[in-house]
Amino acid sequence: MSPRAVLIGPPGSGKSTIGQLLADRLGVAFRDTDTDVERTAGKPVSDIFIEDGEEIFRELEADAVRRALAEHDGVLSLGGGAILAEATCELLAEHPVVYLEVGLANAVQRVGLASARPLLVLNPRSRLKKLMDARRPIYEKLARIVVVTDEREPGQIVDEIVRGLEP
Ligand SMILES: Nc1ncnc2c1ncn2[C@@H]1O[C@H](COP(=O)(O)OP(=O)(O)O)[C@@H](O)[C@H]1O
Ligand SMILES: O=C(O)C1=C[C@@H](OP(=O)(O)O)[C@@H](O)[C@H](O)C1
Ligand SMILES: [Mg+2]
Repeated sequence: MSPRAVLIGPPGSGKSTIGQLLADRLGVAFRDTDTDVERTAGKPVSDIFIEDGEEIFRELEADAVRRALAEHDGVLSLGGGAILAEATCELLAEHPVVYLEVGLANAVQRVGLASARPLLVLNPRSRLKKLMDARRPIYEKLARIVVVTDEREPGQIVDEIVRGLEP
């Protein structure tokens, strides 16, 4: 069993939103590793960061990704930092990884609209820029398909992913 697509990219690139829409379009199940981690920990991601720290979150996340890659055959969206774990990068090499690319301005706007992200509570613009600059080479290396999301509607993005996944 293996996911039909694994979505990666920075916070605000649309992994959770586009992942669900892509799964609906393909008629398969959707899974998000942040939700898996929250279920395992019994609390929201933001509480895990505050009460247990980022390191524990990353351990739970790496475990959630490993399990989901082995068990799930629909669309899988990762948290933006999941690719920081070397073991996760090795596993992802065997999967159809889709990188949702987003520029800083759109990402800032989008995370401002969504629920709290503990890494971006203070100075979201500057922290997001640092995080995006540091991770971009990893996202690019892992990607089999790259989709630009700036100024594009979710439906268009899903169309492009579906075309990219065709054999
Ligand atoms: N292509 C898009 N255009 C406009 N808003 C978007 C787009 N993709 C996602 N969003 C919005 O941006 C916010 C963050 O999206 P989300 O899917 O949670 O991103 P991620 O999981 O990558 O952090 C949500 O409010 C979502 O509705
Ligand atoms: O980029 C990151 O390090 C994180 C991204 C979040 O997921 P999204 O990318 O879905 O926002 C979530 O996993 C956590 O807040 C850490
Ligand atoms: Mg998400």
